[in-house]
Amino acid sequence: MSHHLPILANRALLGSTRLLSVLGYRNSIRGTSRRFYSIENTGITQLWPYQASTKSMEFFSGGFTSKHYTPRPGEVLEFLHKHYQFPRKTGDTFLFRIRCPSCRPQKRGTLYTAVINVQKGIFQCDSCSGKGSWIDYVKLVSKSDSFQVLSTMDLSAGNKTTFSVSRAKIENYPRQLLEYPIIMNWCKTEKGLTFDTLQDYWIGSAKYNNTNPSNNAEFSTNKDQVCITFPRTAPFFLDPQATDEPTVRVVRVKACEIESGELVAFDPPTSEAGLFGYHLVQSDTEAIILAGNEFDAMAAYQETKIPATCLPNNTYQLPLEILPLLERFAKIYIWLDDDVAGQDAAEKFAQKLGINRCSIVRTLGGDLDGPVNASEALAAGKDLKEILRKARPLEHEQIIGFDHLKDAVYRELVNPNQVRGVQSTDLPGLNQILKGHRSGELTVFTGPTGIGKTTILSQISLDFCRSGVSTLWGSFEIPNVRLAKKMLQQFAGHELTAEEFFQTTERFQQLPMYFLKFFGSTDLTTVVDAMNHAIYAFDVQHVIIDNLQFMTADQGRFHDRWELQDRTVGTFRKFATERGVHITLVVHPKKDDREFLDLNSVFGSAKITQEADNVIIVQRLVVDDDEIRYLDIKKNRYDGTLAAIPFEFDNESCKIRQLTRNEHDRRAKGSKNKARQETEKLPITNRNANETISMARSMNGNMQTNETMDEIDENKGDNFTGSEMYANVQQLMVDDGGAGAAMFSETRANITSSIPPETPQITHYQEV
Ligand SMILES: Nc1ncnc2c1ncn2[C@@H]1O[C@H](COP(=O)(O)OP(=O)(O)OP(=O)(O)O)[C@@H](O)[C@H]1O
Repeated sequence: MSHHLPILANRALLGSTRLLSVLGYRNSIRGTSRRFYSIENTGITQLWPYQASTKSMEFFSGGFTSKHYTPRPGEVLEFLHKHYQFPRKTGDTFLFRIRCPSCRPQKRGTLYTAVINVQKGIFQCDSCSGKGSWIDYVKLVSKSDSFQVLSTMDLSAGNKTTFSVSRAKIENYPRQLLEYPIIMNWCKTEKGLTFDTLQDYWIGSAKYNNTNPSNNAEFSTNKDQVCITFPRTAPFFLDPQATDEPTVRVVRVKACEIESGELVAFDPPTSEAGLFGYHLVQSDTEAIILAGNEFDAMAAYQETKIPATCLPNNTYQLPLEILPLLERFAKIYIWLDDDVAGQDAAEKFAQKLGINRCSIVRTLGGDLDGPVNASEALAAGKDLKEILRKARPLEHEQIIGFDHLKDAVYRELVNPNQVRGVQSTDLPGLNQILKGHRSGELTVFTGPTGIGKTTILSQISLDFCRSGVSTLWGSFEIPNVRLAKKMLQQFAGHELTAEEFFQTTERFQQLPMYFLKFFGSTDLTTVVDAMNHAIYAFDVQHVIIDNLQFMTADQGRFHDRWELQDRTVGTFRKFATERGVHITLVVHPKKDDREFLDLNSVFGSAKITQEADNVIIVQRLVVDDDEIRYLDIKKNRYDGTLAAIPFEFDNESCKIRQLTRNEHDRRAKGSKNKARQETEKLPITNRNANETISMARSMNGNMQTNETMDEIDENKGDNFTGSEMYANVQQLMVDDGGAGAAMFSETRANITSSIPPETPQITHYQEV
């Protein structure tokens, strides 16, 4: 039986009045209720996974795996060993005997009844005839169903899952486009897109409110803006019994305001399993292009005539719910931006979709500069067919050809800014010191109890997440609900009222932010399995573990606690490198009487700070009744710049704000004057004096002021007055150019020596 999807926007049918009629578009609307049924043996089984079987349950619980997916080299054996499965060799290099993950509990006597292919991960049991994919095996052995990862949607209440307006209105959007010739002209002149292409993709126009979570600017939520609309479509089955061919209909609309290019809204806000341009796929379509955004997809389609779709959200994420729609294609061209982030994402997606059927398109094709994506290439008059023809498959991880390596090194050389990573919006000082948030790194974050580690990390992670960094929180100390509440307050900029809640969560839930359900002491293997799952399912790029002590509490006896922590850090280090994610690990400090902490204050052995790429310490400088807090970057493997960022806390938004140099100096001086006036006669004991000196030493880090310290010790004797004490510390700072500047002395030297000549010299992190 031959089945196919009708091409709804068929040009021959539409003729000259095509936009007004959009016949197919109307034809696709056959009802409002959604029903799923088995379509096995219909020839489109691969297309539509909603089957009334256990598979469909797997699908809905977020466990869908492409049959094209193959584990990374070495992944299977590593997993088997990690889970104590003790695989046994067979005569075949790639086949190992294992205990069946499903029938073993029932049949105790029959061990090693199954075989597993360590290249593909597929397994089969001789005893129960059970078989499955690699992901099935992982789930059965690691019981991964028990670690559900919560998303921002799960933590928000009252999600809208239906369109904000009637379906009839949604269907009318393409007609409304005619009322805004300005949009059509813009697409033609700015993007080089023809009217036919817009029509083929059912491009429309409508008014929407801005719900973009990435938009940091204050925006009006009441003012409707005219937007261009990009529908996401999916196959739809009306009646399981009917012999009707399935049709395609709109399941979600993305609306953008064209002038600023900012995303405006998704309708409905919750994710739906649909793809832009999916209605262009016919039953005999073998290949599809997966582009970065709608304009790239339309440009690629217009020039190559191959159906092209794009990533469903505004982030480098390929959600599981859309994988089934891509299952049927023998060939997938992944055509993302030809820059560091785009090519990293393309390689990860190829892995997820199955490397054997994916080819990666490189728009630059080795050129120094030029268009980086399909849309830019079209505007620049490039031959898109030729660019597509040069697409190459992802090479095997362990046998990378020099060509590939050369391209990657070259890309990094000519784009140093891209290698720096994602920039922070809230804390520009972080960009100046650490240069950016990069994948594959391990950051250790520490500070005294209650100083605000979780609060600051919540803000920083939210900041990067708003820039599209998919984030996974493992909060082992405070419950997810409390963390999400704090995050919502930071997101909104103030504590929410009940009335504001729904409007804010509508935007908040569009963020790629996920939370592990674990709490308190949790086995490392279980956590790593969950992290692996989150990377596969949500393309997670940043994992935060808060904190190491809570996660490993009560595991291991007293003497091997440190060993356990070392092993945990070693595992996270390896994980970050191998899986290309950034891990931020919160570690409590040792009991330390000193006011200022340094690398030696981090709990555990030196291995923790050795393994880390970055070490950040939240410091508190107490001066009389005032205090200044700092984010003190004590290690930076990227370029060695070390410095501290003074900040103040805003109760209203629950966020920190970086102090400017003047603000910092004023506060420090204010305290100094106050100290002079109020504590002139106050005796300070030796202990305090030594503490303060050691604080100043640790502030100086490199101990170049030893002599000065000795002088202070010698000259001042046993009793200092408060003001003298303060003045001495201040003197150390003033020597280096102003209050607090001693702390940055090391920084300045490093910055000047490490910044490449073409980069503007930064003499102080606050001066930019
Ligand atoms: N810079 C700050 N100034 C004043 N209060 C703050 C600051 N940062 C956070 N807080 C508040 O202090 C409390 C504790 O913060 P938080 O839980 O983030 O600290 P922590 O260092 O993670 O704690 P712990 O050591 O217990 O893990 C919270 O109520 C938070 O709102």
